[in-house]
Amino acid sequence: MTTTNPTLADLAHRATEHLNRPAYGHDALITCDRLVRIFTTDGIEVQALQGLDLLVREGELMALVGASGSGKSTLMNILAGLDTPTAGAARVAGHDLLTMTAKDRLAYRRDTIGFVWQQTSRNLLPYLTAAQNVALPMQLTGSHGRRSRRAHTERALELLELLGIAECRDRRPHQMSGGQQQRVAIGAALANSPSVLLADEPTGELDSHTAEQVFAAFRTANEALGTTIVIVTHDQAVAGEVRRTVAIRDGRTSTEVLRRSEVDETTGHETVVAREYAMLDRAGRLQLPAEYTESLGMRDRVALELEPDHIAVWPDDSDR
Ligand SMILES: Nc1ncnc2c1ncn2[C@@H]1O[C@H](COP(=O)(O)OP(=O)(O)OP(=O)(O)O)[C@@H](O)[C@H]1O
Repeated sequence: MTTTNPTLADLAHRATEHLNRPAYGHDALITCDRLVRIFTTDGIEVQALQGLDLLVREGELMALVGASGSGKSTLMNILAGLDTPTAGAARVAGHDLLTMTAKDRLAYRRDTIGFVWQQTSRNLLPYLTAAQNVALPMQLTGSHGRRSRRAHTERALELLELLGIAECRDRRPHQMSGGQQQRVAIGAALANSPSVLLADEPTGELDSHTAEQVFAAFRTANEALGTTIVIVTHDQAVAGEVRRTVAIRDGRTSTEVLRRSEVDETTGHETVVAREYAMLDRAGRLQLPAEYTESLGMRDRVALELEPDHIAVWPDDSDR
């Protein structure tokens, strides 16, 4: 029998249960909680992020996709510490991105985050060799002197080796292909062992074969070094290679595709199974994919029914 009038002890118990519940994103490396970014130009407001929720666990390799203008770059700039949110919360590896001081922000950009941009020319200094480009971030943070310089060069060469471009060590960017330059850029971004590697369209300027090699370098970094990696991409092939792809729509995370391998017990064949999920926010809001709602002509109001193991959503039938 259920009690409709809870005792004082029941209420106290409920209150402590609520307090003991882990906070949203407590075990995530990246937590975005109702993140808002509003740009105002000439008195016109653009809401680039409209309450975006995103959790990324340590060690994940994930892709962010979305139409042009959906807010991907805005989110990446915030995570990179280059821009500050208007409201909401954002934490990366224990750093609060809203309350960081200018000094903390500099240290955060140098030590916690690695960044790879789309334009190959933006990632590397043209007058340095590949090995020097990778060693540079270490020299900017670490101690100087002959011994540490040798250690930096050694680590730079190790990273070039790991990323499959050891032969480029003495070449300057213009002596390398676009794909090799991007792999050197990954090496430079990994130089200071960041907690998170962010990449905004890193294969955007490359043909599909080269893009594949660059993506393989991200995968190697993720598997060999355990670095958490978030890649913004338009490239369906890249999005299909990762276990988790999160789609952003109108400044919010809308759907998520998770892929897992399944091995057929009789044939031993491995197949990748993909399943699409929608994000349910803490207020219970859910964004249905446009192609689903459009195909059933759903708009404004829908009918809901709670079933034992799912919730059914029907087109509005109130005027029948
Ligand atoms: N600095 C800015 N000032 C004003 N508006 C901006 C600024 N940066 C972005 N926006 C606007 O915010 C919205 C989101 O832009 P954002 O660049 O984050 O989208 P995106 O998903 O990265 O697009 P794309 O795939 O084309 O790079 C757009 O409407 C854009 O015009």
